[in-house]
Amino acid sequence: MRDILAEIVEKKKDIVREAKERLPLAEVKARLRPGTFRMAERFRAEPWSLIAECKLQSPAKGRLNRTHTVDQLARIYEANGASMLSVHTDPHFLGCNEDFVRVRKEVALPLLRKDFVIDEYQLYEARLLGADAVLLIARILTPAQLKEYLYTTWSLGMDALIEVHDERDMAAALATPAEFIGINNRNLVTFTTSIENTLALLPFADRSRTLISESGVFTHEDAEKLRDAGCDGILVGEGLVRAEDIAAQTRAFVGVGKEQEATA
Ligand SMILES: O=P(O)(O)OC[C@@H](O)[C@@H](O)c1c[nH]c2ccccc12
Repeated sequence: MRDILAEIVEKKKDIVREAKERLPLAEVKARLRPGTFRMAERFRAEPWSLIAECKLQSPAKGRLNRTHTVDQLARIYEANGASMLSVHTDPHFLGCNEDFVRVRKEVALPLLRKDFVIDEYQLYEARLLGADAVLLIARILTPAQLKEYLYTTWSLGMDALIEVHDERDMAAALATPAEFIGINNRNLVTFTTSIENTLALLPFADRSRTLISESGVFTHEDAEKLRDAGCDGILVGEGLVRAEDIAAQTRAFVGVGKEQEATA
């Protein structure tokens, strides 16, 4: 069976090697200014958060959106209440560093650099691009790396969303002091999604962390179900970029938090 994650990680090794040749770590460090933990600031201020993803393509489904550029998507998400944006910089998702910088210039929201981190260099690079947060995928890092990369991320004034897929990943995430844990509903080998994965893993989570359900959220009902189960937010890509009315769909996902405030 085609293992998409393994393919991406293999290619990533080359990408990181080339990036280091172009701009050595010492040079990146000399140029960057630390962030100010803007993800944490925003998320602590609201009971429910939508991370809206700028994603034009996926390796499993191909092109998802042909009508918008990433910066157009970013502006729509921002204008309709998203808490934060996730911007892909990996070529398998048609992402690139230039797009990230373009979005950075367009919007004021905190930005998550969505990439496959396998080397600490990428953390410094993320900050240089203007990222407020990075994704750390537990499955592709050792527990020791996960901890180390989390501390490096914090030392740069950025937050980390630690992505878990199963009980083992969850245990590795909980062994760190991570504030943000993302439960991915996507099977990382086949890339199929089911929000049941979040529901199955929530009992193993620590509710004092901020828990985000990632991937495969398509409807308002999906979002409500996740909220009612105890999630603090969702990360949505395809459910937004393929929506008939992206602005309305953004508002619908944001609104799930408002209903909660109203009944609280
Ligand atoms: O487009 P979706 O199903 O809403 O998913 C968004 C986001 O969770 C997804 O892009 C993602 C998060 N972590 C990943 C790891 C691998 C591939 C994809 C992902």
